[in-house]
Amino acid sequence: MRYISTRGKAPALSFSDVLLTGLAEDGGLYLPQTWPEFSQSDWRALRGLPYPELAARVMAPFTAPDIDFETLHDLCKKAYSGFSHPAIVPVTQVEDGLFVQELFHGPTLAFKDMAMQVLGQLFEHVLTQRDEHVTIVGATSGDTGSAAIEACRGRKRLSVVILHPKGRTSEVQRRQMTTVLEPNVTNLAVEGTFDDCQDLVKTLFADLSFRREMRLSAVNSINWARIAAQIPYYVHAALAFGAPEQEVSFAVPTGNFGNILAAWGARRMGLPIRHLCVGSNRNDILTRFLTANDMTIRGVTPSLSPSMDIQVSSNFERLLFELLGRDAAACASIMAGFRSTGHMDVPRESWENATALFSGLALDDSQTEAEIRALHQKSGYLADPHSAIGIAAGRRFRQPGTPMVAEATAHPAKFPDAMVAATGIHPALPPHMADLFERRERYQSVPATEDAIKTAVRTAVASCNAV
Ligand SMILES: Cc1ncc(COP(=O)(O)O)c(C=O)c1O
Ligand SMILES: N[C@@H](CCOP(=O)(O)O)C(=O)O
Repeated sequence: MRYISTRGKAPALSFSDVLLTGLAEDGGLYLPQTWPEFSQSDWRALRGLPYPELAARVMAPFTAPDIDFETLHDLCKKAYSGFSHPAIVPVTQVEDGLFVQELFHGPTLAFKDMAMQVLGQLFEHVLTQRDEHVTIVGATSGDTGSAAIEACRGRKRLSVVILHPKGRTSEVQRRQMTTVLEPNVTNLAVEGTFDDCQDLVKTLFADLSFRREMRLSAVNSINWARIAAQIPYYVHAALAFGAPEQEVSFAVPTGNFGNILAAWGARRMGLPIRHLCVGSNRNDILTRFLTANDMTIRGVTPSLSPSMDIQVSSNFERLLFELLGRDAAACASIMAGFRSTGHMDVPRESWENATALFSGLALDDSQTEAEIRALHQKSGYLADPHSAIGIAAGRRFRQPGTPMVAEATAHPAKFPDAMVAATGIHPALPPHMADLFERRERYQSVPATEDAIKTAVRTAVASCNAV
């Protein structure tokens, strides 16, 4: 499989090169040159497979020819060996026609582990083959950071530098990152928002000489491999409900648009997905886009679902490119306009095509809290604030005859304050994290400037090399 940039000015690359490159050199995001399509019998052949094998079979067309199926299957088996639930991604019913797929049974208790554990294995495999080292620079609003750190800690061929917005994650989320003391891990608490962190990461990638000198690589969902590894769980859920004969809809709490883009990818591969529902918090740019073609940045406001406190949703660019009929020049021009004005001018026809498949629902904090409480009272299900938003969106848009699967993206124990306020319940951390609040933390506070981050990255790489 070859990959092309959404902005059309970067070289086409193989899977392994896309994995190590992350963001395309023209600032665009990589997508498959042609989408693999599975036939009805291909989907049927996946029914009942153990999750690691299903994941490898779904991802194999994306990694070929660089990584053969047997190797990929081995890497997936290792990736999912540390998950605490035997089904990896169990599905439970919460109401008539409304189901929840839990994606938080990995080591850091959020859906990010689903892809990040695979990425850790893929990086190790490709870097060992090439005898290379890379520096991963990532931005997090709370969950990507710990998942990336967990997947990369102690790996000799990787240094990892994670930028989080200072004071804007939950304490559990921060401690999950800052208590990892391995020398190849650096945490930066940036005085700004997640959007500032993500923008700084992209600025570092745009400086091609710095990027090459530091051998920068990405683990955010700007890296195509993240999306590829998020497609299989949609397949798993759809097959459980009778795909390919039966259509299924999904509701996804959304921030950077990576998770729901993977669902779109599964549909593009032929999975019968009827409807995709975006759940937003008060940072509702995606819901405003879907309801009124209003993609205008209004600033990031802290909410009960901090991981979704995002206004610039990176992966929307991938959908935009597809909605524009893969017109890279048009995509580059719209993205340049968005960067300079804070408003994205999406052509009406593309917007209408998006709304034929996607719907959006936004919940403010009091609605989120009420959703957590009511759901718990009625069904006994304890959803974290992010998952609760997805469940509310699923309920709003479910249609008779089509199962609606809401993605539960984080364990409630990551957000104890919100859970206590909504239900009076303080969900316990699992045993491997029971002493999280006694562990020593290490992080640096930095201003949200390019110079400060570059200096921190240089120091991190130098100190890692010195070990
Ligand atoms: C718990 C949780 N839910 C939802 C999201 C939103 O996912 P995405 O950014 O892929 O849209 C995130 C962060 O990305 C998250 O950490
Ligand atoms: N919500 C994310 C933000 C980064 O998203 P990503 O999918 O691009 O890594 C987080 O928790 O960090």
